[in-house]
Amino acid sequence: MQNSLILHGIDLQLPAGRWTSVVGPNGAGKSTLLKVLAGLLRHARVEGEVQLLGRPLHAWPARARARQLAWLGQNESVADDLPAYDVAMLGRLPHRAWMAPPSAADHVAVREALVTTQAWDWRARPLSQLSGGERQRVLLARALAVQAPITLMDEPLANLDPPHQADWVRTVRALVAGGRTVVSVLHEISIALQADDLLIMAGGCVAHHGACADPATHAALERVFDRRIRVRQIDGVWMALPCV
Ligand SMILES: Nc1ncnc2c1ncn2[C@@H]1O[C@H](COP(=O)(O)OP(=O)(O)OP(=O)(O)O)[C@@H](O)[C@H]1O
Repeated sequence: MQNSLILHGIDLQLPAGRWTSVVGPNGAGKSTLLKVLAGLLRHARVEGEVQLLGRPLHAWPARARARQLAWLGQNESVADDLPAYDVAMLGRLPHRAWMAPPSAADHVAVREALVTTQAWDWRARPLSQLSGGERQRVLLARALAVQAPITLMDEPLANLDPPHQADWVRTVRALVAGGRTVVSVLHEISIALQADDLLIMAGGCVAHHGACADPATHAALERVFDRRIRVRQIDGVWMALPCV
C-alpha cells in the first residue's frame, strides 16, 4: 500500500493558558494533527519536531509526559466492563507508582472530575450500560482526573446534549482561567467560536490561525466551508449559521 502524506508544512505554536479550537471540513487532518501533538502516531513517519513546553516531545519520559498531557480521543475503546469510577481512575495512572493503590489525592481527583461532568451518580455502573452521552462524560472525567496542564480533546461534544455542551464550555473556561491549556477538535463551529483562538485546517494544511473574534478568522471559516456557513454575532456571541 502506498504511504500518503496527510499533513503538510505545519508550523504552529499553540499558546499556553488559552483554549484553541481546531476546525475544518471532514478529512482536513484535524484528528491527525491532534494525534501528532500527543505523540500517538508512533508508527507513522512524522517529519519535523513537536515540542511540549519547550522540550522535544520524544525527549519526555513517558510518565512525565502523561502527567503534562491529558487526552480525550474520538470513539475510544475502553474496557466496557469497568465501572465508570475505575475508568475515571485510569486518568490517575501517570501519578501512581507501579502497582500502588490509588492515594487519597487520586480519589479526590476522580470524585472531582466525575462531579464536574455530572457522572458521579452512576460511578458504579459499567461503561457498557451507559448511553453515548453518559459514556462520553465518563471519558471526559478520565481526562480531567489527570489534572494535566494541557488537555487535548478530539470531538469532546460527541453525543452530548445542548445543556451538557454548555457545561463542557464552562469546564474548559474554568480550566483556562486556572492557567491550563486546552486544544479541542470540534465540528460544532458555534461552540468552537467561543474559544480564544481558532485553528482552521483544510487539505492537511493550516488555512488560518487567529483569534475567534477576528473578522479575518470569520472570513477564513466561511471560505474553507465553501461559503456554506455565515459567521454572525447574536446576543454578543459569534455563531456559525448554515446557508441553506
Ligand atoms: N491511519 C490512516 N492511514 C491512512 N490515512 C489516514 C489514516 N487516518 C486518517 N487518514 C486520512 O487522513 C486524512 C485526514 O484524516 P483526519 O482523521 O485527520 O481528518 P479530520 O479532519 O479529523 O476529519 P473528520 O472531520 O472527518 O473527523 C483523511 O483523508 C483520512 O482518510
